[in-house]
Amino acid sequence: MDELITVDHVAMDYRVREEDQSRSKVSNFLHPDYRTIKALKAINFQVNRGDILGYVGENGAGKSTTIKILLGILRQTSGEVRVLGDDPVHDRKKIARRIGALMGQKSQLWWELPLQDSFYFLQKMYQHTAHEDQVWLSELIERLQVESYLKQPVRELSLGQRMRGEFIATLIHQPEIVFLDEPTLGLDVATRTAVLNLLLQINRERHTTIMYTSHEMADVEKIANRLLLLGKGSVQYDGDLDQFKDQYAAYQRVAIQGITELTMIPGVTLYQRNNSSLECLLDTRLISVADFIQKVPNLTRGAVKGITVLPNDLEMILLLRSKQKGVD
Ligand SMILES: Nc1ncnc2c1ncn2[C@@H]1O[C@H](COP(=O)(O)OP(=O)(O)OP(=O)(O)O)[C@@H](O)[C@H]1O
Repeated sequence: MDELITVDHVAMDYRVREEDQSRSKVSNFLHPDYRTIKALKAINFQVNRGDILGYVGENGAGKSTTIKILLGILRQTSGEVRVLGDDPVHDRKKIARRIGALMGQKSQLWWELPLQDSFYFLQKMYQHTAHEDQVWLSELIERLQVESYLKQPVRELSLGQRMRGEFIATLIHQPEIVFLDEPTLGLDVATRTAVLNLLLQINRERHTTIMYTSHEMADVEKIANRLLLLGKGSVQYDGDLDQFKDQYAAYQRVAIQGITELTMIPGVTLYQRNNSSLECLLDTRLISVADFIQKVPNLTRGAVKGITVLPNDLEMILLLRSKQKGVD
C-alpha cells in the first residue's frame, strides 16, 4: 500500500486567553489567565493512495485543526505528521505542488479578473503549461460546465458558479491528494452533483486521494469509501463506511405521515418531526417493524395517512450514536 498521509499520536492544544470577571480589566490585561483547549488528543491514522476519506464529526471535534496541520498551516503540539513523506510545515512549498486544498468559502481566485485569468495564473504558478495541462484544464471546464462565464469577473459570479471555479483551481495542477473542508456548503443540487461526480471520476481515473470534511452526510455517503469519525479530539471510528453502517443494521427508520405526535414505547425513539409527519427509529431487537406498524393506530391521536420504511443513512446513525453514548 502506498501510504500518503501518516498521522502519528498527533495532539493539538490551543492556548486561549480568558478574562476573570471578578478582576478589573486592567488586572486581566496585566496578568492574563490562560486556558488550554485540547483540540486533538494524540490521534493516529493513515491515508493510502486512492482512499476517499470522509472526515466527519460534530462542531468543534477537531476536523479543521487536523486539515490545517496536514496543510502545514498549523504545527501540532506533539506527535508526527507526514504528507507525501515530508513534514507539512518544513516542506510546505514542496508539498504544495502535489496537493490541492479547498477550505470552505476561502477563495483561490482573483476577484477582479475574469475566471479564465485565474486559471491562467494558477497554471503559470504551478508551471503546468504543457499541452497536456491545457487538455486537462479544458476537460475540467467541460466537466463542470463553466464555459459560458469564463470571461466574467469572479466577483460577479453566483456562489455555485464561483465554487465550480474554485474546484477547477484546486484540481488544475493534477494534485495527488485533495483536501476539502466543507466544499459543498450552500451549493445547489446541480453544482453539488457535478462536483461530487468529478471527485469520484478523478479518484477512479487518476487514483487521486481525497480527504473530505463535511456536515452533509449525504455527500459523504455518496463519495467516501472510508469513514474517519472524530469526537472531541479523538478518533471514534476509522474504517469501511458500509461496515460502520452495518453495525447499526438493527435500527430501522420509519416515517409516519399524517401525524405529529406518537406515544413512545420501548424500542422506539423519535428521530425527527415536521408539520405533517414524523420519523422514528426502531430498535428491531426490541420491536419488529411489523409489530410496530400494527401498534401505530393505538399510539397516535391523529389519522395516519401512511407508513414508510426508509433506508438508514449516515446522518441518522451519527445522531443515534450521540444520543446513545453522548459521543460527539
Ligand atoms: N485558533 C484557535 N484558537 C483557539 N481555539 C481554537 C482555534 N481553532 C479551533 N479552536 C478550538 O479547537 C476545537 C476544534 O476546532 P476545529 O475548528 O478543529 O473543529 P471542527 O471539527 O473543524 O469544527 P466545525 O465542524 O465546527 O468546523 C474547538 O474547541 C475550537 O473552539
